[in-house]
Amino acid sequence: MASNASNEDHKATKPPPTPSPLRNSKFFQSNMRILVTGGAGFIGSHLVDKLMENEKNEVIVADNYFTGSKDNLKKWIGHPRFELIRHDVTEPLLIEVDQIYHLACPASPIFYKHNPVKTIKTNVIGTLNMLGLAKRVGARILLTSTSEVYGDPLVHPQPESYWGNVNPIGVRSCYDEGKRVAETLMFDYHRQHGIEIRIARIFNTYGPRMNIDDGRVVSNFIAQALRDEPLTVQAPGTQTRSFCYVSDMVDGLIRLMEGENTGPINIGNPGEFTMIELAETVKELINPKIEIKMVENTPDDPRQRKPDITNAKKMLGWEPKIKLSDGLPLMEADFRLRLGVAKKL
Ligand SMILES: NC(=O)c1ccc[n+]([C@@H]2O[C@H](COP(=O)([O-])OP(=O)(O)OC[C@H]3O[C@@H](n4cnc5c(N)ncnc54)[C@H](O)[C@@H]3O)[C@@H](O)[C@H]2O)c1
Ligand SMILES: O=C(O)[C@H]1O[C@H](OP(=O)(O)OP(=O)(O)OC[C@H]2O[C@@H](n3ccc(=O)[nH]c3=O)[C@H](O)[C@@H]2O)[C@H](O)[C@@H](O)[C@@H]1O
Repeated sequence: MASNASNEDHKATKPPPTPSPLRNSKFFQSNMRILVTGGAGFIGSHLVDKLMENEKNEVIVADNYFTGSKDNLKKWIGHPRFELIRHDVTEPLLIEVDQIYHLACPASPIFYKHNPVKTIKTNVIGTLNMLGLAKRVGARILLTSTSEVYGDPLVHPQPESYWGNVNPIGVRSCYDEGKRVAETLMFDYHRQHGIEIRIARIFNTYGPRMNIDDGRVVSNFIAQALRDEPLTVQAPGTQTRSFCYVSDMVDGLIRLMEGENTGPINIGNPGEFTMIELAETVKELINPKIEIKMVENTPDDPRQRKPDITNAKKMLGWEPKIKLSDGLPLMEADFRLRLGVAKKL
């Protein structure tokens, strides 16, 4: 598998840079100072919640609020171990940290296609800046890459060793090619400068706190069902995705950061559903009277997607615990609260 190979074949040619003096400091000895870029977003804010549970962690979030919001972090604002910085990762950031979880990037296709040049700058210049920071202070850095690096995959399910089938000039390229370059940069900094890197290839993740009008399929269907609007299945509806609940994802990311493997490692739930099946499930759960409407799809939509998580099981001792049928009601409850739609008894 590529992940095995990654650690062996991509050995750094230089020893890692000396870690930040912070690690040896008398006062901060027991503390890990952690930067989460994109920490005001969906996955980032759940990750922050988990990291803040550990009293030895100090957490700094850097976010430009393009798709995230301060609201997602409101319970931490003012906490002595927490700091929030309005910052765009396409600009350099000069701070002292021990670990960097680099999530900053719009993730929903409607948002990443909105300003594609900015998306590619975020992926390339943003990752370069965070690697520069990691190099300067000797921090370990984890990149949240994506299953979109496999493009419209011709191998199913997708192992990390699969190089993908990606359109380099399509409307999704700013995101999938952007993440591929970000992965390349991570490995080049690792080999050339000895930076400690981790790469997670995340597969579709869902859960509370997703933007209600985020445009991704699970949030769309739940919001539509609660608003008594038809569920919009994009044609043909037989395309598949594998949905991972956000707490499982956060657990996988922290294990990867704390472990010894660089990755890339797939983190996702292998349960695979067609979009028609997903619509039927949401309909059944929330509103059996709702209509399911077939609408036009967007270019280059991957036709199938399912992670091979053999490596995550073996190397991280990780596998998802929450089935889609258990995760959807948790997300429904959150959306009901935010939309002010009570459950009919
Ligand atoms: N959710 C998924 O299904 C999924 C799947 C694969 C990969 N990922 C990756 O995980 C990460 C988080 O995804 P998410 O679902 O939480 O998305 P999200 O859109 O909710 O969060 C992204 C965050 O990054 C911030 N951001 C965007 N551009 C920025 C910039 N230039 N500078 C600083 N901050 C910036 C946004 O404001 C937001 O808070 C992304 O890197 C995404 O590519 C997510
Ligand atoms: O997991 C991943 O790697 C990637 O998955 C998603 O990209 P995508 O799978 O295209 O996400 P959605 O927009 O949720 O679409 C999933 C499927 O649902 C369909 N869809 C979407 C919206 C809708 O209303 N109806 C509908 O049928 C789409 O055509 C697509 O086939 C994320 O948005 C990316 O950030 C992420 O990197």
